[in-house]
Amino acid sequence: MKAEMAEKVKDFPAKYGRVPHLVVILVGEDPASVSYVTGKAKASAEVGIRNTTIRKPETIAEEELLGIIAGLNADPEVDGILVQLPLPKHIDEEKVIAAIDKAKDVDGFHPLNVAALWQKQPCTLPCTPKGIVKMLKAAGVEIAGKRAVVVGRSNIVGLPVSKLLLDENATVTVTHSRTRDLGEVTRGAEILVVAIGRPKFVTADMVSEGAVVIDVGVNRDPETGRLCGDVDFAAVEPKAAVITPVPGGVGPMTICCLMENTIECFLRRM
Ligand SMILES: Nc1nc2c(c(=O)[nH]1)N[C@@H](CN(C=O)c1ccc(C(=O)N[C@@H](CCC(=O)O)C(=O)O)cc1)CN2
Repeated sequence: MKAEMAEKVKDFPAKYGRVPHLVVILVGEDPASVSYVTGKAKASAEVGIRNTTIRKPETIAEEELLGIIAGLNADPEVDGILVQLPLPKHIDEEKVIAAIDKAKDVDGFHPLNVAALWQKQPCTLPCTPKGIVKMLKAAGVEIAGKRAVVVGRSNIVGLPVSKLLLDENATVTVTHSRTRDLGEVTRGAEILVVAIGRPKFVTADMVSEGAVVIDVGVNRDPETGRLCGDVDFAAVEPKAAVITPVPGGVGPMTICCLMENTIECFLRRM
């Protein structure tokens, strides 16, 4: 994807006078967020997208953050604005996301983009769910008619990926921490998407032979301190038809889709 996008962006200066410009705002020093923002800058460089990362201290006032976003909304040279989540507790995340110009919302988190997704209207799709469906298709997984189970109901992943799978004509069940007999439900999955945020939460007995398993989690294994997903990969991989690893699966795909969304927002503005 990155090579294809780089090829396309190469022609933009001649065609449009400039390349797409993505601005990422990072509040605080959370090591995971710092690493994701660095990944976004690196991918931007690979694709030929201009990247500006604005770093602000944990103590920034909500008003100051809203002021920065207002300035970026008004800047004709900015095509995409992304506020790295989570934000510190004293800042209202929903207010900040809603302050981003919908046309520059490369995350697809703005309420108008969310509404458009649920009404099947043209919109910017959230990066992780978009990447998951792209990966399924690229791997040749037939989605239509399949029983898909999504573990997790977050606004960022669980709910939007459920909607995208429904739009692909899967029969979708959304489960969460209060679902009774979760293993009973996940064993019925032909496609299992896990986004619950708990290391190695899905064990081999919760997965049926031949299932397609998508692991969205990025956690630290409490025993080894190494990165791991929400799925016990070593135990589940022998049963799965295909499975995404952590690291190296959904995370990098999320960043690729962010690059794609930035290019789409740029082209809509040209
Ligand atoms: N504004 C946003 N904030 C957050 C989002 C988002 O989509 N928009 N999603 C997550 C974090 N995230 C993107 O920002 C993200 C998570 C993981 C990865 C990734 O590449 N992970 C690597 C491992 C990286 C590591 O070494 O820690 C992998 O899985 O291979 C990219 C992006 C929450 N916030």
